[in-house]
Amino acid sequence: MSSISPATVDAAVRAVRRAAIATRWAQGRLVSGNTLTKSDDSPVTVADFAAQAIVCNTLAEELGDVAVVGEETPDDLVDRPDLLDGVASLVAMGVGTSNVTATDVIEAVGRGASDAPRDGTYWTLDPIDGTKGFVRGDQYAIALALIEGGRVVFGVLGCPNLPNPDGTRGALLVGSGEGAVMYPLDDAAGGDGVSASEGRPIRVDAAAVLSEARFCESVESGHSDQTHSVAIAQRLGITAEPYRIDSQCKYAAVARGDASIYLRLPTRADYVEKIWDHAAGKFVVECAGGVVTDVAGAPLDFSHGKLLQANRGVVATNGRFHEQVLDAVGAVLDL
Ligand SMILES: Nc1ncnc2c1ncn2[C@@H]1O[C@H](COP(=O)(O)O)[C@@H](OP(=O)(O)O)[C@H]1O
Ligand SMILES: [Mg+2]
Ligand SMILES: [Mg+2]
Ligand SMILES: [Mg+2]
Repeated sequence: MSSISPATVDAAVRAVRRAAIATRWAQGRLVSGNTLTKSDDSPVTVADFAAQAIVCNTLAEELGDVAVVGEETPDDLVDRPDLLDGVASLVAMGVGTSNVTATDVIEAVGRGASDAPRDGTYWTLDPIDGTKGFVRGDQYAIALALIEGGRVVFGVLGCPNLPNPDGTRGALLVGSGEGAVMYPLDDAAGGDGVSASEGRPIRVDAAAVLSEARFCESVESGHSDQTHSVAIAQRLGITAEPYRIDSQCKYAAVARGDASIYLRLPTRADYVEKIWDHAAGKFVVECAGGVVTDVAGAPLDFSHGKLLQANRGVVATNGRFHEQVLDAVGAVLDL
């Protein structure tokens, strides 16, 4: 595994932290005209575009001309002055400057429109993962990962609303070759890079028997089959209620032991998962000691460009009963 330089880690953490803080401010303040339905019928908001711009600009400032494969495209902003205005003010807040123009916004969002070459090195970014959760006032994540030659080598997950055991909210999780570490989202020292605060190593939970396990899944029944997941849980003897939570916060939950299993079961035969929906999360879980595959037990294959073409669905676990979970998934889905 390639080792990631401290400057790279610091830049990625700063980028995600800035986007997390700006989007957290925007959540609950969205007004009409701040949201748009994309051509695939999915929602996007000023905050999604702003987060992409903030992350891309921060990476460019600190690391130079890096390739970023982001979810959003500046094409959706063209000829939408109301949307552009909203994005510009959020970006200004996120990066701490006063003058951000519509042209700056288009350029910054466009920095995230790189291709995903098979053998290349690039970042992949989901500026707001769980947009439906974000709009509902619930959970969402900013997910940034580095891919080299078709493999994820580094990941950062910003989870601005994730409830912590001590009653606070918000966490930033980093997976690197050295393990998984969690930082508070709001750094007590007021800095925004990684060096500014003490990280705490995290591990998947230690549940060794399935009766003690809790599984998490999407809030959206259109994104993950909740009927089959309940049947799988029953088959496995899991008694706890499903933990339904939007976004890659599910991977965060498994990585730090809030849940032992994440099930993402296909709802449609023709849906192909996107790399930015999984790269950072799956890497953080693996760095925390967990195991991530698709529903058939194959590793997630990031060597096909923007799509996880070779995979269907996702199963992530603390690693102790991955095979048993896969057997139950196979039996219920009739694989
Ligand atoms: N039919 C489908 N099956 C699985 N995932 C889907 C889907 N339609 C949309 N998604 C993805 O589900 C993501 C949200 O995941 P979750 O439901 O776990 O919160 C969306 O990310 P965005 O919100 O970034 O667009 C989107 O990419
Ligand atoms: Mg989206
Ligand atoms: Mg997403
Ligand atoms: Mg998104």
